Amino acid sequence: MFVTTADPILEPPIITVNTVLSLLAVDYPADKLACYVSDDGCSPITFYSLVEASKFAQLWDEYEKLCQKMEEAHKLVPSDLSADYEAFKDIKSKNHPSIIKVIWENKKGFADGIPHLIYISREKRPNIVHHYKAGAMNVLTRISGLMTNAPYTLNVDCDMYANNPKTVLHAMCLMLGLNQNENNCAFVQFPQMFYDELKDDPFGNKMVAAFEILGRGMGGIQGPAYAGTGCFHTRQVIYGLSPSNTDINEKLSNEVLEQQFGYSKEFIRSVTETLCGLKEKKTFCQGSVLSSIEAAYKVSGCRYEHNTGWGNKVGWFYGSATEDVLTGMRIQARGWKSALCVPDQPAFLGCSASGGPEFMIQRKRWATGVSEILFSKHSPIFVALTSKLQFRQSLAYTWILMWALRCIPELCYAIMSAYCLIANTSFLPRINEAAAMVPIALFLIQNLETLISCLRAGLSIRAWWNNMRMSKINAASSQLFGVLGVILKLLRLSETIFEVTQKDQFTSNDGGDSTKADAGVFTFSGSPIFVPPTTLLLLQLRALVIAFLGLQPPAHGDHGAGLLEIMCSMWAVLCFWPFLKGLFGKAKQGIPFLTICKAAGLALIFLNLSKRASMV
Ligand SMILES: O=c1ccn([C@@H]2O[C@H](COP(=O)(O)OP(=O)(O)O[C@H]3O[C@H](CO)[C@@H](O)[C@H](O)[C@H]3O)[C@@H](O)[C@H]2O)c(=O)[nH]1
Ligand SMILES: [Mn+2]
Repeated sequence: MFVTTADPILEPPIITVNTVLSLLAVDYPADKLACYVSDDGCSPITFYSLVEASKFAQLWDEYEKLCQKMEEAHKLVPSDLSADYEAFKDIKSKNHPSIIKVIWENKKGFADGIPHLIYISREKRPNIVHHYKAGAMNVLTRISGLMTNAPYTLNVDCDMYANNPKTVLHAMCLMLGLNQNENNCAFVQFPQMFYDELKDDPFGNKMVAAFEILGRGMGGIQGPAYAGTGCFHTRQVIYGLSPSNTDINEKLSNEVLEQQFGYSKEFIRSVTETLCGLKEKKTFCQGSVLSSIEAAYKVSGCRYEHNTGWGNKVGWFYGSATEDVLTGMRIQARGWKSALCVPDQPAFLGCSASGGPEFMIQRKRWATGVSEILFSKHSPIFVALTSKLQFRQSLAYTWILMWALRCIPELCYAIMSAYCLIANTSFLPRINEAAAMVPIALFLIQNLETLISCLRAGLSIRAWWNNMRMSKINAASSQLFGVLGVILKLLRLSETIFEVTQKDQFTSNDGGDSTKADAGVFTFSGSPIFVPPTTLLLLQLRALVIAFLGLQPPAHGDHGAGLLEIMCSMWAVLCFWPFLKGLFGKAKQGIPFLTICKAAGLALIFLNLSKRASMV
C-alpha cells in the first residue's frame, strides 16, 4: 500500500496519518500487507507523526492525544527528539540523501497484527529531475519490491483514506477472478470521492458525472482510465509485462533486466521472481524487512534510474503532470484491461480542491498534463494505430485529453459576442432567420446533454448549473494557462511543474454552519490566473451597457448586433457570476484591486482595438 505526500504545510501530517491508519486497519490479513509512505517534503514532522501513529495503532483510543501531539510537533526542533531524527538534521527538502525508516515491523507475521509501516524520503539533488509523483511511485515500487514484493499494490494520495474496510477484498476478487477468465485485468480503479461534499457541488469539482458516465462507459470497452489514487495495480504489469508474454523465462537475461530496471542485483532478483510467475514458491523477501534496507537505499538514489527503462518502459510513466492518465493508457496499449469497482460504501474519500486559487492551480496542472499527452508521441490516436489500444478506447482517451483545448472555442465565443456588441456587427444570424436555428439547437443540445448526464448521476439541476458555470470559468483561467504552459513547453521555453493542492482536514462534527455557509463561496488571490476571467466579465458588462443604452456605432455589414449576440453576452455574465460578486466582495471573497486594474487595462485595450476595427 503506497501513500505519497509532498509538502507538510499544504498536506498537514494529520491528514497523511489518518490515511495511513485507515490503511493499516483494513479488513485483510495483516501479514500480507505493508504500508509505504513516500515523503517528498522530507519533513521530520511527517516522520514524527507516523511514528506516533504507529504507537497509536497499538492502542486505538487516545486519538485526541495523537492529534494534540501532532499539533505540538511544529514547536519541536528535530534535534530535541531522539536519535532517530538525526538524519533530518539541517535537511533541505530539495537537496538531501535518501532517508528510509522502518517505523513498524510485523516481525512475528501475525495475521491479526499491524502491517509493516515504512517511511521513505527519496534522494533529491538540485539539477536532477525527480519527476514529482511519478518518480515517487517508482521509488516506492522498487523499495517495496525489495522489502516485501507483494504481487499487487494499492496507491492512494495522502488525503484519500480508506472508507470501506472491505476494499482490498473487493479489489482482489476482481483481480483474481478476471485473470482466471483471461480478461487480463491490469488494475482496479475505485472512483475518486470526497469527504468535503458541499450541497449541490458549488465549485463543480466532485466529478461525479465523469466517473458515472465516462468511468462506466470506458468500463464497457477496455476499462476505466487510471485516476492516480484509489487504484490497485498488478506488479507484473508495472514491470512491463504484456498479456501475451506469460512465459517469459527465457527472455529474462540479467543484461536485459539491468538495462530495464537498473543495476541493483537484489532488485533484479526480486523482479525475476515477480515476472517468472507467482505460482513458484516464494524465496525472496523471507527475512526481516530491515535486512534489505541497504539495497533499498541504493534503489532510492536520484541517479538510479539514469539510462534505465523507468518512466519510459516500466513503472509510472514520465512526461506528463497527469502521470496517471498516461500510465493507465500505456498499460492498456499493451492489451491489458482494467476494472472499475464501485462498492455501495465509498472505498476511499479524499479532499477536493476548494473553490478558488487551489482549484485553479489543480485544474491548470490537469490541463497541462492532458495536453502534454495529446501533443506527444503518446497521443491516443497514434497509439491506437500502433498498439493494442482499442479504437473506441482511444476515442475516449482523446476526449479526456482534449478537455483543456475547449478553452479556445469558449474564449472565441466570449470575445466575439462582446466585440459584436461593441462594434455593432454580428457573428450569428438574426433571430428571425431560419439559420438561427442552428446555433440555438447546438446550444440547447449541448446543455441538455450535460444536464441529462448530471441527472443520471443523481445530481440536482443546481449541481448541473454549478458544474456548467465552473467549466466556463475554468476555460477562461486554468485551462487557458495550462494550454499556454504546454505551448511554452513545446517551444522549449519552460518546463511544466507539479504544484501540490492544499488539503484541509475532515471536520465531521463541527456543526459550525457559519463555516459551512462560507465553504461554498468562491475565493480569489492575486494570481494572474484570475485576470482573464475578470477581463472577460468587464468586457461583457461594458458590451451590454453599450447595447442597452444604444451607444453603438452605425451597423457594420448587412446587419448589426442582434438578439443572439446579446444573449451570448448575458449567458457569459451569468456564468461568471462568482466573479461579478468578486468585484464587490471584501478580503478573500473579493478580487484583489490589482487584478481588477490589470483586467480593466486589458479590457480598455480591447475596447479601443474593437472601436478602431469597427471604423475601418
Ligand atoms: O512532487 C510531488 C508532487 C505530488 N506528490 C503527491 O501526489 C499526490 C497528488 O497530488 P495533489 O496535489 O493532491 O493533486 P490532485 O490534482 O488532487 O491529484 C490528482 O491528479 C494527480 C495528477 O495531476 C494524480 O497524481 C493524483 O493521484 C490525483 O488524485 C499527493 O499525494 C502528493 O503528495 C508527490 O508525491 N510528489
Ligand atoms: Mn488531491
